[in-house]
Amino acid sequence: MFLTAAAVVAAVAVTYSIVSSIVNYRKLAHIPGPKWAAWTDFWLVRHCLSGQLVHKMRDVNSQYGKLARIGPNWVVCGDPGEIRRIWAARSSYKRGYWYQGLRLDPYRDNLLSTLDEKLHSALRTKMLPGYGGKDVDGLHEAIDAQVVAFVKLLEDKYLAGDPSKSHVPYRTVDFAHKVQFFTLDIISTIAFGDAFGCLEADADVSRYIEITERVVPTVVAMAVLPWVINLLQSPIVRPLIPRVHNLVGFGSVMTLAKKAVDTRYGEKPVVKRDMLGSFVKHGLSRDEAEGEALMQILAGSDTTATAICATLLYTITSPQVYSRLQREIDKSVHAGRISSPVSFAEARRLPYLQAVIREGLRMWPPAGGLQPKVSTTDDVICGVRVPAGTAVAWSAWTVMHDKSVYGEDAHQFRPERWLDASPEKLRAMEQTAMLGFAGGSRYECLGKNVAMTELNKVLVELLRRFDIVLVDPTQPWKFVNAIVFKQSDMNVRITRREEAFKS
Ligand code: HEM
Repeated sequence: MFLTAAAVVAAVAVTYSIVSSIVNYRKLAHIPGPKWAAWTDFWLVRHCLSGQLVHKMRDVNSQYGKLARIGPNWVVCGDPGEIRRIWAARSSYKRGYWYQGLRLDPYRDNLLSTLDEKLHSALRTKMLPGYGGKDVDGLHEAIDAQVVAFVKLLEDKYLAGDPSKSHVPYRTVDFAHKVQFFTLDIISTIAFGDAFGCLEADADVSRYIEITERVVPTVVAMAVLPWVINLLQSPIVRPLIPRVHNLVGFGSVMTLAKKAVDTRYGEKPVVKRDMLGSFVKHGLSRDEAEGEALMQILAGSDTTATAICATLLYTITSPQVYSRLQREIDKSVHAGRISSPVSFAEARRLPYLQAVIREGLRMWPPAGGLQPKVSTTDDVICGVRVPAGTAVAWSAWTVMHDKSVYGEDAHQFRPERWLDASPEKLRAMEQTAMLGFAGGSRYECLGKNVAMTELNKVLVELLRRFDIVLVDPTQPWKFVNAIVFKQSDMNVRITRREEAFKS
């Protein structure tokens, strides 16, 4: 009797699963894409786990067109105009369920994981004065201090001597690793009021890099499966598992966040004009402030490290660009037009540097996740009908290398394109490149100015002092992509520049 009932339940479950797969398949059957992706989310999960998702999306778009199917209920779009329309302030689209996977704490949303538009907008309003700098003193000085610490680390431990002199020790350094220290120390200063101290210790002191490298690809792959997120965040399972920060080992970083936040609340709160102080002033609760401080670390460290490494890599492997940029910096140093460290305002007056930075962000967009949006109504994307409720991801690579925006040589690192373009063309190029920061959308990156300040300062300070060459140009770096990138093994040889001593 029991066996018969079990068999009936199993048969119903199997039939339900087959019928719903067919129904789901038919909904988007008119959109081309990889065969298996139409039937199962595991195609997407597999490519998330591979660490190469962003390039897989590029390949899918080039094989099947700018709108392709990548899951039973997923499409990926690589058209810049359509992505701008979908992400725009008053579109019918909202964040897809995938963003719930970015909850760092199963009990609570943060700015990145909030789906409710009203809640998101209210939280964003409270955080804007802090990010906008209105309530914050000493942000640039804090960045300068880490630029100086980064230069000092390279000078103290990693300078290689003249290779023609045999007594000089042969030294190389994994530049990607040290840049991660640099961006982590900056973002921890901004978020917690105190640097982790990675540069000083020349070590991943909070184990943040090690832990996120291990865990983030799995967390990101799970975000593709709404039922896994539902299960982990359901009231039944939630109490059975440790909070995510314990589960994945964010413990030490969370402890720092808690310690920093605790001082700002309670009976004798410390009042400071910094980012955390601004959040408190504008009404973030203690829990919210803790969550947002941790989220800042995730949102602002790997993204900026990728931007620095990629821009530098493209520069040092393009001889004309490298020497033109160094000439621009040297001339400004000799003319006394830039301080040390360079101020953001001074750096922004160097046109070629600005072109190099824009081109680096375009060639290798640092935030290359699926970032899906879902419409409440049916839509037409790239001329193709897309039913309401479909998750529309973007392909960062396809968008940033679009030939109709950047020309036939869109795949080439050529900063000059930003100096030669007509005003109209430049506007189109900028609008597209700024999608890398979700520019022009309700979700625009709040840390864009911080990231741009870091990029400007560090590139000038490194290139005015050092010559940097890859140890093995055939293997410039390794990387994995899971929304953000993690680079490693960017082995370089750094020597002191003669120019720096003359100036
Ligand atoms: C080159 C570096 C960076 C890039 C390319 C970048 C890119 C992005 C993108 C694309 C988003 C939108 C995510 C989405 O909703 O799908 C975003 C959001 C965000 N970013 Fe950045 N980011 C960078 C650096 C930073 C830094 C340094 C910080 C902190 C100081 C930061 C803080 C944030 C925050 C708080 C959000 C959430 C905004 C919201 O949901 O309203 N980012 N970023």
